[in-house]
Amino acid sequence: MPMINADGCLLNVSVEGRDGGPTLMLSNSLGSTMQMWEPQMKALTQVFRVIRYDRRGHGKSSVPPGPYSLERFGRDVLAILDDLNIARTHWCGLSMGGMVGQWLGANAPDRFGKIILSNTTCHYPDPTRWHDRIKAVKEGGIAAVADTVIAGWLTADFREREPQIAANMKAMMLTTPVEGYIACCEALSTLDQRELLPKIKSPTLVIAGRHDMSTTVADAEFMRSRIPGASMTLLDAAHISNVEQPHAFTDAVIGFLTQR
Ligand SMILES: O=C(O)CC1=CCC(=O)O1
Repeated sequence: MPMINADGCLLNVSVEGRDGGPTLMLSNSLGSTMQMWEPQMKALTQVFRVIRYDRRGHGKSSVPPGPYSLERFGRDVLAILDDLNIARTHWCGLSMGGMVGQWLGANAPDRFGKIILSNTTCHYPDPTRWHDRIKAVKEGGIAAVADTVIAGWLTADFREREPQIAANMKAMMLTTPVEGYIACCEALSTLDQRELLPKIKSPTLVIAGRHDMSTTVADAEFMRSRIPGASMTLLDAAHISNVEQPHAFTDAVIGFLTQR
């Protein structure tokens, strides 16, 4: 796996899949790594050359001092594409990955074919939840918030049905460096990309989880209504819908990206 330098930050990047196929870049959520895309990888790599990476402050990427910003996250992605000599790619980002996708769609339109924004929002009107989370993590580490966050990631039904998957997701979250997690929460506390949405000209699919309390169906509907020509798919899932509904999620992604 290459480590790619983005303005001094080493980003852990993986490239797999069909040589010569269309390129698809996947972008993870807060507190996860590129591993979150495992349920999709077998199917996606048969169609696409798939690029995954760990966002700065996460996984095996380095953890420069924060706070970070959506622009910084977007420029990290452009550094990866430049390093790999990739002129244009499709994009699928979940939660923070979808926020980065909004920034890229508006600020680097020539680099993106189709864009998928899953379980995400463009704006947090009240930063309190992020201030509270930062305080809790500073005092008690990621473990202090892990169970609450997991309850938002996956429905209670799913956690009961698939306890091992829920445990794996929690274990992944607990590996997140505290400084990286906090620096990302700081970026989220000021998130307001409402004015970027009409600037996104790529064909865009918004995916929402019917039971997602973190980034709601109303948040998704707002984005769909502001992005020219965007469509929306609703899944029977909470926040991490690609894990809770792996087949429906994968079908939605491949269906949208391969339709003419
Ligand atoms: O961590 C959460 O509670 C949900 C979330 C918001 C942005 C993100 O990436 O995950």
